[in-house]
Amino acid sequence: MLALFLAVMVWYSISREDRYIELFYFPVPGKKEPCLQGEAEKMVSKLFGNYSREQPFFLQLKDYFWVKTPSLYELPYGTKGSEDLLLRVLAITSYSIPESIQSLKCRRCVVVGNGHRLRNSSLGETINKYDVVIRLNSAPVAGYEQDVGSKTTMRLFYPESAHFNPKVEDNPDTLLVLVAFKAMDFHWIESILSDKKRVRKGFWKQPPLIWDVNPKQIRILNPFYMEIAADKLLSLPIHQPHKIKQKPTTGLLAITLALHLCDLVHIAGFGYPDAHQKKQSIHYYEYITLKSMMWSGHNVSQEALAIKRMLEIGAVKNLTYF
Ligand SMILES: CC(=O)N[C@H]1[C@H]([C@H](O)[C@H](O)CO)O[C@](OP(=O)(O)OC[C@H]2O[C@@H](n3ccc(N)nc3=O)[C@H](O)[C@@H]2O)(C(=O)O)C[C@@H]1O
Ligand SMILES: CO[C@@H]1[C@H](O)[C@@H](O)[C@H](O[C@H]2[C@H](O)[C@@H](NC(C)=O)[C@H](OCc3ccccc3)O[C@@H]2CO)O[C@@H]1CO
Repeated sequence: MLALFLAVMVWYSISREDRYIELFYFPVPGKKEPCLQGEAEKMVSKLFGNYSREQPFFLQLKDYFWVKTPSLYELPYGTKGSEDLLLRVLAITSYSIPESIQSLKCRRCVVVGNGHRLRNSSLGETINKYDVVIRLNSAPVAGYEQDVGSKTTMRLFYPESAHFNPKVEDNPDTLLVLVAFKAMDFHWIESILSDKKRVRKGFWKQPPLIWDVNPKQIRILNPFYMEIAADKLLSLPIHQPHKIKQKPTTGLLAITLALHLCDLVHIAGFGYPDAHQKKQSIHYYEYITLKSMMWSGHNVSQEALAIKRMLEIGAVKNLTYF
């Protein structure tokens, strides 16, 4: 009996260990990751199916000048109904991908989630070594460099999540990528960049009214990536009559974008506490619990399954545990 019990224990720990290795990745310190061109793209068809890859990452003025193919959906999954506003925004922002990224033969990217798992991770140096570091919302780097690094190639945000002091948390060449959820989000960026009268109503949280950024840094994310994250990764209905509309988290959206932009995609700082861990902080930089997400319209269990699937098929690798 004892022998049988021991055999089962050994088998169990080996099978757990396999799973653990699959879901957790240790980069070799000081070494750049081996990068295989086109690797992520192969995974993209596995995860998202087949569709035209002609989609730009950022919205461009030329596509709204003579609206050739009008968008099928309204924000956040398309731009239907927001074209005139967008035209004004795109006239004062840019859409290009910096030459430093464009020219890379193989793009190694890391998406840094805001999760508490980054605290005391000492991953800062590792994160800084990637060609493209994608950060989210108002996640700070100042004072957290040891754990999260200091390089920020791109930061995805919406007005309510914009850092009030972007110059402190970003690099001078960081791309500030606006993810629009509603027409007011375009109004906000227009009023900031053109110094027009600020509108305070229509936001669920007060966004900055003065925002010290260079318009050249601003990009508008193509809502196509939100649509495929919602549809293909979470099977969410695009048209939702409910009061609280379900939508992907900014982190899942960023992973979706990275899988299209990069050849290698690693993630860090993803994963929420279990529902019973009511007092566990969710962020690495502030004490805030799962309760704060009650009205967020995110299904974190469904997202965890989507991320696990990506880890299992090797589409992404995880620098923190999951
Ligand atoms: C109260 C509230 O609305 N919180 C939302 C906040 C909030 O709006 C901003 O932080 C404001 O700066 O934003 C969100 O996300 P948040 O800013 O918390 O985190 C960014 C992304 O990191 C991943 N994450 C975060 C914490 C954690 N424990 N595990 C994780 O995997 C998620 O993928 C997440 O998207 C958001 O935009 O998605 C989702 C959160 O629900
Ligand atoms: C990626 O989504 C962002 C963030 O993670 C979400 O938490 C946030 O959700 C807010 C939601 O967008 C707001 N809805 C509208 C229509 O503005 C909602 O507003 C209050 C509310 C509450 C309950 C029922 C209806 C409306 O507030 C949510 C935050 O509590 O959206 C972010 C993108 O804007």
